[in-house]
Amino acid sequence: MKIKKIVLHILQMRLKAPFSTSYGDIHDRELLIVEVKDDDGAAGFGEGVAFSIPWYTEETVKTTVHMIEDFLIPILSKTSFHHPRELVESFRFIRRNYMAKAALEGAVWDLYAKQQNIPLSQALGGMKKEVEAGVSIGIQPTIKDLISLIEQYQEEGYKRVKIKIKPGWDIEVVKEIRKHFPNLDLMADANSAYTLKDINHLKQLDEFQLMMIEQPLAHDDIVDHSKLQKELETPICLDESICSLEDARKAVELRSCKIMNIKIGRVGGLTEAKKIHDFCKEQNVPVWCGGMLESGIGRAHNISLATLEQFTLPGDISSSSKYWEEDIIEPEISVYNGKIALPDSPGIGFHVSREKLKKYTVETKVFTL
Ligand SMILES: O=C(O)CCC(=O)C1=CC=C[C@@H](O)[C@@H]1C(=O)O
Ligand SMILES: [Mg+2]
Repeated sequence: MKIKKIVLHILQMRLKAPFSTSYGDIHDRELLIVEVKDDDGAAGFGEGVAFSIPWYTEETVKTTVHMIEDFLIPILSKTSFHHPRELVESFRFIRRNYMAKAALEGAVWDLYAKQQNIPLSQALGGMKKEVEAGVSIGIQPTIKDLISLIEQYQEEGYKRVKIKIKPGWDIEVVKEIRKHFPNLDLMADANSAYTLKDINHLKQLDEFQLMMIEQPLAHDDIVDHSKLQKELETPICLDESICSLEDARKAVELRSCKIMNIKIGRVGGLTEAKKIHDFCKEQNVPVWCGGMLESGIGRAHNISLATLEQFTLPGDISSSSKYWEEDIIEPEISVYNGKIALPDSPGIGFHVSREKLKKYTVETKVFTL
């Protein structure tokens, strides 16, 4: 494959409503869209999913731009390759910086699928024609607000709800939700808000039949989660702790989780994400696709990945309208009866609107290779 030109589009988009987690509130989303072009003018798109502030992982939009501009593009310009899966090896000598690698690799995957004239899902080996959608709801001002949001999302067709928890917003909240929705597929994401000192506290969640508790302990821990899982009936799902296939292997070996959340950006791209998927399939560990408050471009990548067989649980893959007044892709992503249908056009399958991309762009960087 030959990449002729790379364009980094830095966007600023306002969320419809602030998204609150145990770390704090997000009102605006700074986004990085990576566009790669070949000799024939075909374009592939990827999305950098780092936030402006390094609260989820150590990366930020600025560090991803720096990595892509100063290290990854120079490597790409000197590398000859036939398939996007070869890029993992070329990028390997750069430590971590997974979201930067994933943004560029994702754009190359999209271009590759377009050159082959096949959907990205097919290029990845996915067979599903639709994927199950789930909704992630941030911390709300009151439990009443949360209950009415869950009602609203159920009316929109979502069948699985993830809530955010933290000390002071956990047991009572789950108890109240269960009173209103005894049979709801419900899970709770703690984003590392607890420590092993909270074992007895977290055990109280066991009576509420949660599908899982996501990342209760430190963002970089695998060992303490194994201790916690021994004490909890509720399955633990790891998110932040899994940045590579090696991390996944260690977590399964230590029984630190029973479920894994795979986020393309967190693990360095689609190639590594697929490897983790294949490993989990072998090990019988169910996986689901996490979200990062992406624009439609990132979500389209997530949808394609989630067509792989072991994605047996609904992901944090919701409609464009959950976060955005308008998305930058056409058509926008929509959920019908809890499912998103896969588009059948080549690549990510959605058209990127140049007009909308421009409308939200605050900076553009162009590189000719
Ligand atoms: O994109 C989505 O809808 C999922 C949003 C979501 O739950 C998360 C996004 C980013 C960081 C976290 O707050 C959280 C997660 O940890 O999964
Ligand atoms: Mg999470």
